[in-house]
Amino acid sequence: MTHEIGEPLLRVRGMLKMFPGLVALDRVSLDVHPGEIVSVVGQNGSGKSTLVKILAGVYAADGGRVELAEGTGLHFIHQDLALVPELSAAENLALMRGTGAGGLAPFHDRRRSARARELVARFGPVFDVDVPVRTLTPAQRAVVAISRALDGWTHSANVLLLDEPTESLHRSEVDVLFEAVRRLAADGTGIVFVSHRLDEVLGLSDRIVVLRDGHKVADEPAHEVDETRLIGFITGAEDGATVRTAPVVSPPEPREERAGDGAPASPTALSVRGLHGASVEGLDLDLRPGEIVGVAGVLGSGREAVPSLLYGAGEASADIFDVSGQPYADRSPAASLGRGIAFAPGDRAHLGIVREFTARENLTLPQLGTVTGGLGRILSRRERAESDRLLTEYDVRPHRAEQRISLFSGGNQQKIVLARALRDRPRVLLLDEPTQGVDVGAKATIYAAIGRAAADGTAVLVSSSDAKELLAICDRVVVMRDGRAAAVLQGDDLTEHRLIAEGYGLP
Ligand SMILES: Nc1ncnc2c1ncn2[C@@H]1O[C@H](COP(=O)(O)OP(=O)(O)OP(=O)(O)O)[C@@H](O)[C@H]1O
Repeated sequence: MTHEIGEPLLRVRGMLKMFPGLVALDRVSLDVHPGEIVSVVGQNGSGKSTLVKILAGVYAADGGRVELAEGTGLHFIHQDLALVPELSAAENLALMRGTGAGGLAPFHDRRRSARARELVARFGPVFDVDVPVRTLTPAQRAVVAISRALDGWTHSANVLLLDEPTESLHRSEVDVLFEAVRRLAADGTGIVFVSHRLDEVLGLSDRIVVLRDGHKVADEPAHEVDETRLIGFITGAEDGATVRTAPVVSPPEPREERAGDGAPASPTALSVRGLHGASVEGLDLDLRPGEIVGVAGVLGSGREAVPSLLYGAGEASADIFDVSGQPYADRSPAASLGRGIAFAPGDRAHLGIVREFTARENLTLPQLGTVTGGLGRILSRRERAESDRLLTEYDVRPHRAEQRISLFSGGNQQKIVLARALRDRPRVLLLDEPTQGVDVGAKATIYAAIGRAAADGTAVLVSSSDAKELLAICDRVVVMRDGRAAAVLQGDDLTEHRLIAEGYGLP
């Protein structure tokens, strides 16, 4: 369905944005009509976030203009949803209206709660708006974020921009979010949806805009685009341009089945009993060398806390915690590194990188603590060659080892964090959302690198909200619910349906 009726609500013309030595957006134009859902896709670093940031007023453009039809409001939902987890939906909504400050103390303000219920009701069944949003399902949180983005505005017309909002949502939660988005579109709101998830893009959009290296290379009705053609636009294969993706490596072959669960075929690389900490409430887990074990579960199930707790990065207790058969009591990130345990966090902005350091320094980071003397000692030719090799292997763009990491796009930062964790072939590799926000080419590279690490004997743990990812690379998957392992799936039981059903506790 296309809604190109009347004038566009949002008209972007000749948008130009330059960073030192780089044109992030090269005269990009874009229209969004009332009721139209326009997706913007492109590889890591293609300019999507730069476009959103200019529209949000975070960056000033170097050229071009943005026009909004009279009376149109522009609203944003960013990837992290920007909710305060300890506050309720009602309080989060009040904060945005500016009525929250000073008024937060009375937790149950009736009018505030009634208003919040009214707002969320526009998007489906009403839920408890007075409990902390961290206890809501991710889909309910997304509804709070949408309600907040649109609340308090008196515009006669609206455009809503969603910047990778589904990254940590399960399939069924994505459906709830999309239902809300479709309702808004049906009421005449223009939607801009930025995402790496091509199946979602193809399922949701009326029109698809593709950016490549800062250029708009396609702007097509969605019904004229299939996945192959879309990947062609994204990578450059469609119009004969040089394909500059990472060498596309197929995901590892389906992994051969191991000995039945509970029968330790080989000594464990890591063994834990009764792990407690954060949202984990008593987890037993064995990781054997060469094995890739997935951890699934909805947000809040404990899934997201498992890798960091095993790494010693949070307060945790355990009845037994052994690494290669040896008790490991005084756990800390530094001690874990010393024992050959590596960790690539999902929240790279806070945990994975040192923002002030260059890409090269971040790639060599784990070793920094052990080197005495100044940075000069580390700047050996070998280190430079090594970081160059990793930037090429993981297709980090731009290929600038000496650029501050914070100036790379999100997906490219993620590639650097992964490259670092995988570089030293650790004994145990703990990964949280390893391909979140990463483009199609790099995903294949990362899966191949994980497969190689396992083939070399590394025990790998992958916590992920992406069921397809777990199915593609894992030998078995632990499904978390309420802080515990609700099920362990392997062999024929390891299906997308079972993963989701166990995650929700459905029959
Ligand atoms: N503040 C900055 N200074 C210098 N370069 C920047 C800055 N912000 C972004 N860039 C560069 O501009 C280009 C576009 O980045 P942008 O974040 O828009 O990409 P993206 O398409 O959103 O990527 P991703 O999918 O990884 O989020 C990248 O090469 C990035 O390194």
